[in-house]
Amino acid sequence: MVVSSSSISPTSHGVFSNTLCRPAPANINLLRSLFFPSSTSLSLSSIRKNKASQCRKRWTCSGPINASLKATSLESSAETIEVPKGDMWSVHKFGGTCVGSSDRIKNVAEIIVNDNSERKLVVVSAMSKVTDMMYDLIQRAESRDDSFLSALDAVLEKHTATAKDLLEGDELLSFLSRLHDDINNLKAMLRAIYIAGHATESFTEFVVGHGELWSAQMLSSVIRKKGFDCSWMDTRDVLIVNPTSSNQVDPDFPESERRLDKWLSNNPSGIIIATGFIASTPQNIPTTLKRDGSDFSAAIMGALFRARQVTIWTDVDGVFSADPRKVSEAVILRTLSYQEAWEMSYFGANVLHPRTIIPVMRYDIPIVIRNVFNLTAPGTKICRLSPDENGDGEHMQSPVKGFATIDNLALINVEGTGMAGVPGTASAIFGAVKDVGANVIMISQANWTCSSYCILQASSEHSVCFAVPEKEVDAVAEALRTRFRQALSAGRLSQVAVVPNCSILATVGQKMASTPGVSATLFNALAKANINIRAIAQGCSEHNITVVVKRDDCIRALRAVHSRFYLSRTTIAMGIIGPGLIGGTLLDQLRDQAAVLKEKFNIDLRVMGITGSKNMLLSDLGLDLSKWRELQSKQGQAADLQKFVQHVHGNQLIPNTVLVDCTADSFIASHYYDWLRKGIHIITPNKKANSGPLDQYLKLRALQRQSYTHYFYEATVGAGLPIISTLRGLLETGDKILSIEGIFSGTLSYIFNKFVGKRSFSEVVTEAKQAGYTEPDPRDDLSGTDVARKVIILARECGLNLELSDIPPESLVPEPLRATASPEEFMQKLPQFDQGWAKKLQAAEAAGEVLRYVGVVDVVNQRGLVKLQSYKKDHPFAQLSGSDNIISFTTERYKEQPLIVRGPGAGAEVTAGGVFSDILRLASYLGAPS
Ligand SMILES: NC(=O)C1=CN([C@@H]2O[C@H](COP(=O)(O)OP(=O)(O)OC[C@H]3O[C@@H](n4cnc5c(N)ncnc54)[C@H](O)[C@@H]3O)[C@@H](O)[C@H]2O)C=CC1
Ligand SMILES: N[C@@H](CC=O)C(=O)O
Ligand code: NA
Repeated sequence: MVVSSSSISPTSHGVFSNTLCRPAPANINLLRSLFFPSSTSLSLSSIRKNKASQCRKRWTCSGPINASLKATSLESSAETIEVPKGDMWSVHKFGGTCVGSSDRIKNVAEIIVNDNSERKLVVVSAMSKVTDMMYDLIQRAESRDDSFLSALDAVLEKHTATAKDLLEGDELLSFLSRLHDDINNLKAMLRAIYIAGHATESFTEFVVGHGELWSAQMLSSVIRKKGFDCSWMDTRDVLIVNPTSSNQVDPDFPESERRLDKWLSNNPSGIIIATGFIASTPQNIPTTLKRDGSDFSAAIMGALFRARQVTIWTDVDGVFSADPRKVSEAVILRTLSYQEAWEMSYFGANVLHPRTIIPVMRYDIPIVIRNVFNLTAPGTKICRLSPDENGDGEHMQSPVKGFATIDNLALINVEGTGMAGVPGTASAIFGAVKDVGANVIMISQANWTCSSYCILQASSEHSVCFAVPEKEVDAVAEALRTRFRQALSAGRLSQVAVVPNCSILATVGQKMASTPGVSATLFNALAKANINIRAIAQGCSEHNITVVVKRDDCIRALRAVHSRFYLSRTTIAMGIIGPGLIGGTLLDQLRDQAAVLKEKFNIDLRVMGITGSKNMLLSDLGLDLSKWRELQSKQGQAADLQKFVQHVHGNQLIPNTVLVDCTADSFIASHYYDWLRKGIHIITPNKKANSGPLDQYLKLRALQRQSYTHYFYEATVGAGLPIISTLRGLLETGDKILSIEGIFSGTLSYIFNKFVGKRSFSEVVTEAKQAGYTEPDPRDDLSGTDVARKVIILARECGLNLELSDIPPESLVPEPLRATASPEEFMQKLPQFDQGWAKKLQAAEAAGEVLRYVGVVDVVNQRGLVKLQSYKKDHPFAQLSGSDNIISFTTERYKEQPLIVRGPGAGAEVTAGGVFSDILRLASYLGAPS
């Protein structure tokens, strides 16, 4: 090196610093010598990548962070240094977007002068895009592209224009003069790079740090212009760091402190604007702080100054409980412990780089993340919290603070009985991984087969399962197969298996450590969203639980767990099939109740589609139910059931899907099995599935019982009356059902309640149809088939394996009309048979009786029956009115006096209400508050 450390004063950088202070002719020999430094060379792209990561928004997933960081001991750099400063200092850091234009720089100046701390240290990044422009200059010069000259002019132009907007008089002249000097020197340096076709690491680091030098000078001038005492600090004069790898440095606190003391004694201003990102090596060679450099600068400065607080200004309101692009209900967290922020960052939430937290943690200095564009938002405070503390006023008191995800991972599973008790297996595995330079994001070890599932298990070692970035998996698998070739061929290891397309979902919260049941709740939420967990790990600190899921499931998983911990609403994507009388009424009820459900119960029901038999209406975010009829007629498209289901279930952002079948169609019911298998919940008033072929019914129920997917059908019997739920309650609590008997048809109940005196039969049937009590085809009611179906449904609930054909119904449909083409034609011809009905009625009335159509589930004799029967006028079945159903359960507990449920058993409002309450039951099963 031509520039030796002895030739540089502690407060200058030799040729580098001189270029900033006074014009210096380019010294090509000197520059050329910099191309061959003794330090490790760093590729331009990796440097740019590291720096570029700063520019991303705070919740942009930064991808896997080198796992070695996780292992970095907090104590590693904890040397004792004196505390000459104190909490009169407040440190601020403004990123590139915050100083991206002259207006934004003015805004920053305003924020600084309004901070009433005694003294302020402000760390600034380069204006947005400038660091990229600087890297680009080097790249052009290295590839011998002389357009670096015009690109450098653009850099000059950008800063000249900004300075002219901000400054005037001597401040402007002085800034422009330095800027021109820098540009001239950069020109010479770039020319040298152009000649050599290569830039050394230190050269690159020097060039790219200019953006910070210019933004710091401009901001300090603006503050001086406002009448405040302000100086700017070239942090390369103060901050000394030792490179530890190509993308990491360790601050040398004692040396930095010494240099800072000296600097402060020469610069006593109350406001100091310091350059972020840049620093020097102990040999005074310019360098940078690499990844998240400016945040790290601010944290180190906070520690050096023993500041009372470090505020990181950015363009979001704080740290979210989950990536808001994936979970729209994500909330800003008021507080995070250092550990929580660390865990969130490690698992992909771009909160702060874990290293950034180390310096401030040593002195318990809080970091506050705030939005420069929204000063009313209080931001997120990252500070020390006691183990069972959640942070002041933390919403919902949830033990979980937030969730983070890492995508594009693969699991590797090394498995075999020969691993057990063999010392060094893990070290051999991870040695092989290290040799290919891969990052291990998560490790899980299990004592049973891990091809679909791994769980941390320390005592026995039959398999080791770990996650690596997808792009590294082939190399890792190859290395392991080579390393364990002998063990694999001898059968001591059974396999090195790769599970591609995975994501990690990490749940973070320090209070999880002292709260039982968190993992149970978490896994339950995932199970209910039908998400398969492929591996699990929980750190000993219990501050995070990490699960590996299929990449395609990751957003749904994130949303399911986020809503389960009450951080957001239980959101359900709904598809309504058959918007006829019941479906339409349900949609209107949903419309009227949506706001209350959202506000009071945190339930967000989104109708993503409605399909009839001819036409369907789809929505990406949820239909506006105030005009669904109008939308369906104007914007509907040709119905296509497969497309419809795909659309409703395909929304990655909503964890749970329910299809509500409001048809009477057995074709629709024949799809339930497949839908349940896909994890789609089903709710229906349609009786066809549960009263259809027995084998299909049994298959459906078996599937439903073994999955966490729900199938609710309360409205199939007694409409909104609680019949199925009452029966379930009796059975599940161990009661034995002897018989269930009653009037199950709203239509037939209405007909026989109203068919009195001089009224004609057909007239009363027409009324029942108009009132919405009948099936789409009223012959299903009059034939007794509808009652038989209900008897079958209840019989099967009681465990009787009956087919519909086992219950021959007594049909009230006149023989000649049974084969009539359409329901309309049937209704038209029905009056021809009124006379016959009049005779039956007269006979019953003459005997002081009434006619009732009843159904019976005879559990003791394992049979069901339906029949038209006469009852004395004082019988309870004779006391009904309107569409009333009455169902009596005779059980071992209710033997003397049966349990009776009575009320309207048909009609649009009560039936849709029954379906609606099934939907809410589903929401509560999925985690909505009850
Ligand atoms: N009306 C009532 O009081 C009660 C009705 N139910 C049941 O509710 C269901 C609906 O009854 P309603 O609304 O009265 O009948 P509806 O005839 O008014 O409505 C059924 C709707 O489904 C549509 N549809 C038929 N096949 C379809 C297919 N393959 N794909 C998409 N849409 C299709 C029809 O076009 C119609 O819009 C039936 O299963 C019925 O048994 C249950 C309890 C009470
Ligand atoms: N048509 C049915 C409707 C309810 O299932 C009835 O009349 O009961
Ligand atoms: Na019911």
